[in-house]
Amino acid sequence: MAAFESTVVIGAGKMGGALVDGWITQGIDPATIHLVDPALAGDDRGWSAKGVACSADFTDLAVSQPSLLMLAIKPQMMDAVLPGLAPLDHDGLTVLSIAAGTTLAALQTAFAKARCIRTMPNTPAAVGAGITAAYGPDVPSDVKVGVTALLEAVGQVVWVDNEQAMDAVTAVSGSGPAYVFHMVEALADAGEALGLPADTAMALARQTIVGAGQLLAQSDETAATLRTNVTSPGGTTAAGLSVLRDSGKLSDLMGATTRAAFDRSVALAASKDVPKS
Ligand SMILES: NC(=O)C1=CN([C@@H]2O[C@H](COP(=O)(O)OP(=O)(O)OC[C@H]3O[C@@H](n4cnc5c(N)ncnc54)[C@H](O)[C@@H]3O)[C@@H](O)[C@H]2O)C=CC1
Ligand SMILES: O=C(O)[C@@H]1CCC=N1
Repeated sequence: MAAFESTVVIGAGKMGGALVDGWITQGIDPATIHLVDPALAGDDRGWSAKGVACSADFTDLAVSQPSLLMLAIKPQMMDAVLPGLAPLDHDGLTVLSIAAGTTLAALQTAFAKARCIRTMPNTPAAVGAGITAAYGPDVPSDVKVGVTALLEAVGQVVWVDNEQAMDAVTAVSGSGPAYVFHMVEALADAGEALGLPADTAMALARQTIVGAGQLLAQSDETAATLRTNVTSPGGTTAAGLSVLRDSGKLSDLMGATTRAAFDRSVALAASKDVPKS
């Protein structure tokens, strides 16, 4: 598949690492990827064995003019880290940030010569089932094609045409996997409360979400039709949905949940506060 000649990734944590793993799985040559993360100093987390060059500091890199720079550090670290990366800025560079709440203007200020793109992936990228939204209004179409191909290696890609949409995307699909995982926890707890052993309740809840997700992925039907297919008139599902859906409680909760995440994304862009963990 199409790839950038050399890629430097700043931050080899959960999301940056998942993307790089996905790229390698999809056939991108690991020798073109250089990971920079101070946490790799003592333990390279198996990256060298995969053929990826690792270093604790970008000044140790064998490549001085990468074609792609992916920023995968916490948003709260950007101000401290970006100025130090200035030597990597050059005309042929594409900068791809995956950080929540880091604006395109902030990226473009730090990398004046490069083409900058703000993206929001999600962790299902680790199994090739992610979705990434991207925003980069001034990026030439050939760069857009290359970045799309790279991101499609780990799932679907949508480009958005206004930056506020990135805060909404973050609230829906960036954070969304956590809402679904919490639903597994809540469904398992509910099964336990109804008398099931904990491990049985968790197995049922987990496979129900996995199975429903796979059905959704493989079916041409809408989510509404798939829901209706489960719901026998006067049956158990109708009784359950009368609480979950007909009361509007889940819609209200999902609205409040995504609003809180959206507001946090906006606040991260505006504030320089410290991480909570
Ligand atoms: N975890 C998720 O589901 C998603 C995360 N993101 C974004 O991805 C970014 C990273 O998040 P996670 O991977 O979850 O965090 P993480 O904490 O797992 O990874 C961050 C990595 O950055 C490293 N790091 C710290 N200082 C550094 C420096 N000066 N140079 C290079 N690396 C440095 C840390 O050692 C750590 O390995 C964040 O900006 C987040 O908003 C975006 C979409 C989804
Ligand atoms: O929680 C966060 O801030 C990041 C962005 C979306 C998912 N994880």
